[in-house]
Amino acid sequence: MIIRLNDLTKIYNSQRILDHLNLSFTDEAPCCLMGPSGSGKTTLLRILLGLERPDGGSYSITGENGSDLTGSVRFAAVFQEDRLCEAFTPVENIQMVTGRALSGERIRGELSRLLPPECFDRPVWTMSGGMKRRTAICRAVLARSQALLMDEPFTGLDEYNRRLAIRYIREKAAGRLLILTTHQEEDVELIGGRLVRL
Ligand SMILES: Nc1ncnc2c1ncn2[C@@H]1O[C@H](COP(=O)(O)OP(=O)(O)OP(=O)(O)O)[C@@H](O)[C@H]1O
Repeated sequence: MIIRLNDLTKIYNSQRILDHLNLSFTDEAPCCLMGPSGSGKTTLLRILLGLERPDGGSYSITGENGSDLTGSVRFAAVFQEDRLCEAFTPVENIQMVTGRALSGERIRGELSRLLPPECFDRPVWTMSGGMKRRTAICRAVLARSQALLMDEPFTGLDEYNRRLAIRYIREKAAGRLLILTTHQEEDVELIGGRLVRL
């Protein structure tokens, strides 16, 4: 799968945030999107998710056999905010996106890659910021999707957990298109990715 941006432009308050952007993202390796704060990384991900409309240009998504997949690709995302249901447990938050596709046992097995078992069944509001972040990552990778968009997924993670999360994402995103924004160049190598600068 390949996502191509064709002169993609986004304007907020007469300011050109994305200005005739031409880039491509493939599923051959994770794409690490880097750029200064305010350069439009989140805006670009929101456009791909259909949450914003471009003011100019377009993007297309093409499948392996050349088929046009624009508009029909299933995305999963980690937003800058965790967007978890705070009154529910990590297991329940994940069940909300997986439905019956995964058993509780399987979800617990996946969570144990990133979190200690004592957090699995307590409300998210009782958890630390880093624990919430890891739950949001786990939820995104377990949702049925062909493409994963992650906006600064490692925010709030200590070094040990950041490396754990990178290894987990790298493994789980295999075969899917992954675009991940980061401010740390080191992440590109750790995740085995391709650096794309905005
Ligand atoms: N809904 C909006 N209305 C007006 N301006 C917006 C809106 N969303 C984003 N912007 C502006 O667009 C610019 C790009 O924002 P964006 O969040 O895409 O940057 P970013 O590269 O993700 O930054 P960071 O690395 O700090 O997360 C910023 O100047 C921001 O203020």
